Amino acid sequence: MTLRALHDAARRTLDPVHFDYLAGGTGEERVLADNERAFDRYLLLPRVLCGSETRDTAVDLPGARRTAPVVVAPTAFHRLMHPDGERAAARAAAAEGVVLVTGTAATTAVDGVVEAAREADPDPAVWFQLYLHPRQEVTEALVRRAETAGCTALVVTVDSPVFGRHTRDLRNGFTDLPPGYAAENMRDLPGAPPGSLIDIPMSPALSWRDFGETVRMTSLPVLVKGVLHPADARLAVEHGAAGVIVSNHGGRQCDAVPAAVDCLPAVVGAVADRVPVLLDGGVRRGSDVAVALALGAAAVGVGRPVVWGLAAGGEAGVRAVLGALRDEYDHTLALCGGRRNTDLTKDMIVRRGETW
Ligand SMILES: Cc1cc2nc3c(=O)[nH]c(=O)nc-3n(C[C@H](O)[C@H](O)[C@H](O)COP(=O)(O)O)c2cc1C
Ligand SMILES: O=C(O)C(=O)c1ccccc1
Repeated sequence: MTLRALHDAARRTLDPVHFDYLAGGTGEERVLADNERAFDRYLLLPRVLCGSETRDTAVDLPGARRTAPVVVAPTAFHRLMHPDGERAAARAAAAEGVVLVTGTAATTAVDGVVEAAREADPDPAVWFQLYLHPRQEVTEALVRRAETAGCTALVVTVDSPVFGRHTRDLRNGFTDLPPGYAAENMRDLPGAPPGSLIDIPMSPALSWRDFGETVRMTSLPVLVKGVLHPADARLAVEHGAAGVIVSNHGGRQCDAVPAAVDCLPAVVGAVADRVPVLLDGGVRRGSDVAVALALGAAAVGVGRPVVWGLAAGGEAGVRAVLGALRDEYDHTLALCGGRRNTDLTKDMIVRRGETW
């Protein structure tokens, strides 16, 4: 099954309101469209007669040595998309040997997600995406929950000082989880009413000091997700980040920012000599993975396509998405004369229409 076919199957399967939640962006959805389109402007310049019969696509990431430079980006509310929800995605990612990032807004608690991943791989890599809570004791309770569950890294999302205004959700009146579903990680936290979207408060008053305090409250590596400005990438490293994820939240926060891949080179230039730089937003083909790696990313995150697979076919559907991306990436690496990820280098990138 191609990713396009899985997308179409997800659209046929899902309640249209839930499909809109998954597919949509903010504003006029300019950034949403640009994230994908931007990849068309980067072309690969293959090297020849330097490959090998087999390729090694393994990658070392914080708290994880994995088989492919692909990470399942955190996406909320999986049980709305398929009855097996986060557990199916976790089993699939573990079986494919890639990192899964489960989030604060998951509809399955983090211990259940790690338990499901262990069904496929006794030593999986599950990272926990954290929205810093304005009350530090709530943040700390979430961190302990992730540690106890067995997560191997934390991912602090910093591009959401306020909720994104998702245009389709506002039109559809989809502003919270329906009855019967909850943000399960928010249950039984100090002074917190459980489970609804408003229990995941965001705050524009959070600062790098709050981030630094989060780094100090755990021995897990902590990545920062949602950096576009190279100065913020430097601040992240200065405050103890173990990695930086270049992301505009899949076009769901500010509708006037650059495509994620266009922000990658400057962030790589600022910090990639110190910490791994990851990218998410618009990755839809194996060649997109190759372009991001050639531009200096250690790995890429994939958001919506994983959920297309989940909605279309549960665990098998997610495996189909991850397997297709891995296979296409390996094929592209071979076509570019590469043996391993680091053989993709910046001199192998040209911009469409530009010569040198
Ligand atoms: C339905 C949906 C829910 C998301 N939920 C979260 C979330 O809870 N936390 C977070 O940090 N990012 C969240 N994201 C952003 C993704 O982690 C990622 O940045 C984005 O989807 C990447 O773009 P892509 O969908 O083009 O691959 C969400 C994205 C989508 C589409
Ligand atoms: O939908 C999103 O993009 C998202 O990040 C989110 C945040 C909090 C609750 C639910 C989803």
